[in-house]
Amino acid sequence: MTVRVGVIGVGMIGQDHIRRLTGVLAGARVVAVADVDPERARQVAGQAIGVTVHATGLDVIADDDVDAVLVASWGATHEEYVVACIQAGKPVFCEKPLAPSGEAAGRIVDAEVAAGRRLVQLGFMRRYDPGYLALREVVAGGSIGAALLVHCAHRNPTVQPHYVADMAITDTAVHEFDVVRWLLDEEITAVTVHRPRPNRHGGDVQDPLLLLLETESGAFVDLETSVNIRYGYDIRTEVVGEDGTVELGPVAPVVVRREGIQGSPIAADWQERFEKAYDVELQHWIDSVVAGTAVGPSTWDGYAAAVVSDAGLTSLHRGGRVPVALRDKPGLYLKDR
Ligand SMILES: NC(=O)c1ccc[n+]([C@@H]2O[C@H](COP(=O)([O-])OP(=O)(O)OC[C@H]3O[C@@H](n4cnc5c(N)ncnc54)[C@H](O)[C@@H]3O)[C@@H](O)[C@H]2O)c1
Ligand SMILES: O[C@H]1[C@H](O)[C@@H](O)[C@H](O)[C@@H](O)[C@H]1O
Repeated sequence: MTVRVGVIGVGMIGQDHIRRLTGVLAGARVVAVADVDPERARQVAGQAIGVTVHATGLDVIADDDVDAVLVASWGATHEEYVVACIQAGKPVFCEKPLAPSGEAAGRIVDAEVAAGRRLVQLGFMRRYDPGYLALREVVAGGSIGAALLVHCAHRNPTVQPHYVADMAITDTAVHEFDVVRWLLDEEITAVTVHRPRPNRHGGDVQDPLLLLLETESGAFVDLETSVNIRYGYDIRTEVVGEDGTVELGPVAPVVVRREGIQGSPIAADWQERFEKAYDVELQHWIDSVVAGTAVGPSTWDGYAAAVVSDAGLTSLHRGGRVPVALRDKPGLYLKDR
């Protein structure tokens, strides 16, 4: 079976996913697209044969020729599309964040629980990155003892013009909210956000931020978000246990020495840093659509991360330590992790 995919939102990552669905992965074909920028949708569709351009994302979902939907529009628009896919019974891959607030994400949980089956895979691609997978294996294996601390840095060279202040939490730090839950296999219980001296490149975006997360077991996580760091795209995670530590290794396969300097290349952007992870996550999605069972990061994971984002935004704007309160986990998600 070839899965016929409709794509909603054909900006940077939408186009990147179309490229991999079309030329890199097996078992899928892009048959329809839509974007609020119709000219962009036409241009993207024009690069392939047999791709229908729809006026709206909802038209993509309603298209009988579309078996499954990939949502890559801005975060605040995801809820409408993901809920429509669930109600239409169509599998959906939704880019992170599931939604920018816990309330909106909770409505998606409600829709999926009402449908009685998982239809959503969320784009928390770090769970497919070989480095993060190896990190998790060491933590779960117990050789470094119980995790006590996690040190994280999430650095972007620059961000897009539509990136507004709150997105440092809802769009950037949200990756760590998910990856910490997944690495330590426990929920985040409180967030405190500190605002260091601002980067002169930051404009209206308070940058950098320093977040302190607390988890159920009492582990502490410090997270730096820097989204104007200029020098490259740099993602760091180190887990400190009772008997040792484990951290992501260098990404570059080589070290170069010349003109008195030793160094290795740094990824330019998220596409380069996580290319392999995006390939694996999307192949996983296609295979799951064929198998008829959604797998991978779930609506619940998106909801949990969104509730942590809520706490982070409250702390960013009002200051102080903000507890995270999740609702009870529905039975639909109990066997995930
Ligand atoms: N997993 C990752 O590492 C990763 C990387 C990049 C982006 N993302 C996520 O993907 C999403 C898109 O990000 P991007 O960087 O591609 O942004 P982008 O601005 O390059 O592209 C978004 C596209 O969606 C379109 N759009 C906006 N609202 C729409 C709507 N209501 N209906 C249809 N189209 C709409 C825009 O016109 C634009 O073409 C965001 O949620 C972002 O967080 C995830
Ligand atoms: O949408 C992007 C993407 O999720 C990247 O992985 C992240 O590093 C950026 O901060 C974010 O803006």
